[in-house]
Amino acid sequence: MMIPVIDMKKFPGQYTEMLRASQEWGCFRVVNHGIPNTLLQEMKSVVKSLFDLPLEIKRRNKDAIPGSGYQQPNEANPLYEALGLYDIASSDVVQEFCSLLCVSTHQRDVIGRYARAIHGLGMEIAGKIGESMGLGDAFCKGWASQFRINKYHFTPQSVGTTGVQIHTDSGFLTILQEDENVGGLEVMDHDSSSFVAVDPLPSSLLINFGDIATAWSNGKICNVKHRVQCKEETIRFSIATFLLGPKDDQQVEAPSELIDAQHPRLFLPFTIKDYRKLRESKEMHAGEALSLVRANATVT
Ligand SMILES: O=C(O)CCC(=O)C(=O)O
Ligand SMILES: [Fe+2]
Repeated sequence: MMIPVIDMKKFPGQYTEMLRASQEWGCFRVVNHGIPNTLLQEMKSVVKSLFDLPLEIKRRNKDAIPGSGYQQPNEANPLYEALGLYDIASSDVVQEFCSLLCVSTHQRDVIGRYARAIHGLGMEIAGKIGESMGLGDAFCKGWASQFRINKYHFTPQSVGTTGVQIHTDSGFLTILQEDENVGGLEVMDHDSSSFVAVDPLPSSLLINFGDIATAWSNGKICNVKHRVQCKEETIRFSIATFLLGPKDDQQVEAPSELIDAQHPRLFLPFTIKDYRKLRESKEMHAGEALSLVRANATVT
């Protein structure tokens, strides 16, 4: 079984397939997405070198929102290391990240170009999802993107274990540039609840929908469950951009066009910040926290 592939050059012809994929799978691959393969490769090599920086430099990458900064391998998660920033839509934030890590002029240039291109692609895909539902593409204007680069140090002992536990992403959509050489990512097939391996497809990008997409779409879009399995003793890199949703005090709320007598409002309005807090405090990382913001639920 293969996850759907959406050709970004073939719109409007792909709207139906894009909507179907977001509802049935909660994920799809995009090809012809407009980000040159050279930029993907340049970014990948910059990412590798950032992890080679001395620990005291990496530690300068502090959290702007919980979990957005440097994550050092620790006892609970000895194989995993991450750097990141919030918000990739702000060139000032991107520049500050580069300055803190003392990157070279070339690396700064690559990170800046990647940031603009990947945030732009996230907005374009979100806009097309809106279009595919007849809502236009303006609803996601001003949304923020969190950015995270991941390094997995898979050891002989970790082969056969899970590198990233089963979870959904909390935001609206995630663009994942996977390791083109090392597989291991698996998504859950909604119908059978079985995991399907997502093998890397060079120069494509993977789109995953998260909890906010489910709430915003009044339950139409599937928040895909996924995990990373360790298949071999190796180093694996991935680059994730999370288009989160409305900023600050703005609330996540399904547009009125999606609500009618047959489709009553399923979720209470909530802010991203409150929702993320709820997910963390209840340790509900696989979409369960949505049940706590159901219109008919009482949050305890
Ligand atoms: O590393 C990957 O391929 C997936 C990472 C992931 O699911 C995440 O960062 O949310
Ligand atoms: Fe994820």
